Amino acid sequence: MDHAAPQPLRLAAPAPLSGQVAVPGDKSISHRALMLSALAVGQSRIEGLLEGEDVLATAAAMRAMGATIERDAAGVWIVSGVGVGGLLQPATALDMGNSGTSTRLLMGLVASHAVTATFIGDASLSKRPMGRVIEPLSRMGAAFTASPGDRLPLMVRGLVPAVPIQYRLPVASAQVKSALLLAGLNTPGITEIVEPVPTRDHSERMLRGFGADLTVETEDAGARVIRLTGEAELRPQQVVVPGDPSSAAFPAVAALLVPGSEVVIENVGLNPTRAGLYTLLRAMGGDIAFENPREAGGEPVADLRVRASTLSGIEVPPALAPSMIDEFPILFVAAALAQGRTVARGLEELRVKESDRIAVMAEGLRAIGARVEEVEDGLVIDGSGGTPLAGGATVAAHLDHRIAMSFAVAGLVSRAPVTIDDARPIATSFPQFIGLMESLGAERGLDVAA
Ligand SMILES: O=C(O)C1=C[C@@H](OP(=O)(O)O)[C@@H](O)[C@H](O)C1
Ligand SMILES: C=C(OP(=O)(O)O)C(=O)O
Repeated sequence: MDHAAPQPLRLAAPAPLSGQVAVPGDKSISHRALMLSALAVGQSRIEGLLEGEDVLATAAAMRAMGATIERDAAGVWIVSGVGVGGLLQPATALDMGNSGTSTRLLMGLVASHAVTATFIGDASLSKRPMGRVIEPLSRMGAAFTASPGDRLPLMVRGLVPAVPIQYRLPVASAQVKSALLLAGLNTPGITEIVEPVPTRDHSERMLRGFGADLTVETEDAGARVIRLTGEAELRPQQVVVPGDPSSAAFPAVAALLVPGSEVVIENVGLNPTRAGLYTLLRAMGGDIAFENPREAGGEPVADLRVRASTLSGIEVPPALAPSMIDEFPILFVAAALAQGRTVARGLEELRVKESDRIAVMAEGLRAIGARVEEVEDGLVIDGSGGTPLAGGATVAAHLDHRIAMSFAVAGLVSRAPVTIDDARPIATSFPQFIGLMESLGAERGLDVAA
């Protein structure tokens, strides 16, 4: 993070939100675009890359392992790759900052290269479990020395040639799936991954786009079987990154909640493995129109027109959870203002994100006057029926960008201000968040340093 001191934040909505905005590039797709470009033979161009701290950590790591990565203009990056198998030994530890995606995917890449790399990260990342990738990557032949609990700092020694495996994912995790696919790229033979519950499929789409031999078969029970032929040669590409639906979720929910608002968010990625929140908000009564549906960079996109709506509580269908896994914090804010009860369960994974998002959201929402019951695997929320929350509290973000942005939105619909103790983590995924909200009519609390 750029600033040494915490940066408190308060937002208020003195009037309805209105205007047309664009959110930055998709974080998941940006990480993958940099990694695959760095492994292609020749020069790739990426347009719309997210220039957030998490993605910059991936860029720095790929540079440290030999790729040439340069910024040409805002969001436009040029990458000269080293070829699959061509990663070099990094001179120093790879600092992953706050980014779980960078860490787990790069552990996969290193696992099948002649590279030994040490991964370090911030206090949040250093608490997150890495055993889920260490276990299958060890089966492929990589060697690990990790901190207690399979956490960072950790060291990976790759094996060449690595051993192809068949692996059934024990947790619904696109990061684990992607780590194994990336390891499989430089592994002879076929790496096979069975995914009982489908998760975001950006890796599969982009690997194909870069010329890898990858097939996906859907079994009767809905499980996906992904097979990647290794020792692949990737061809450089022109990648166009769509706007991030996970970032768009914050202004979208803000527009639903602040009475009288109408907002257009342009160019939002709506890959079905990512768009669960929008399906759910519409089922709750949210007025969200998908305008100008089209394709960008092999992904479906549309402009979202969002109008303030009366929302009803809902039981979140478990099948939707993987397609909105990062959107639960902001959904909980929407639920706190809805009419009736929202039940969101089966969400154990939320406890191992940048913070324990179940506990932290329960505590923060209660502190600002919402009625919330925390259960082991989720939250039960009794909404206010549109009545503003009390507010008047300081909420700890726990180094979690999505917690910080969720409570900033909650502050727009609270009677007394909601203060976020530290907004710096927002820069990991959505550096323009505050400016974008201001352009829609939100105002920063006057007594909080800019
Ligand atoms: O693959 C990815 O880009 C991501 C996968 C998800 O994590 P898990 O794989 O841990 O569910 C998600 O929460 C994260 O923000 C990004
Ligand atoms: C969980 C997230 O990211 P990561 O796992 O990459 O830290 C997120 O962005 O909400």
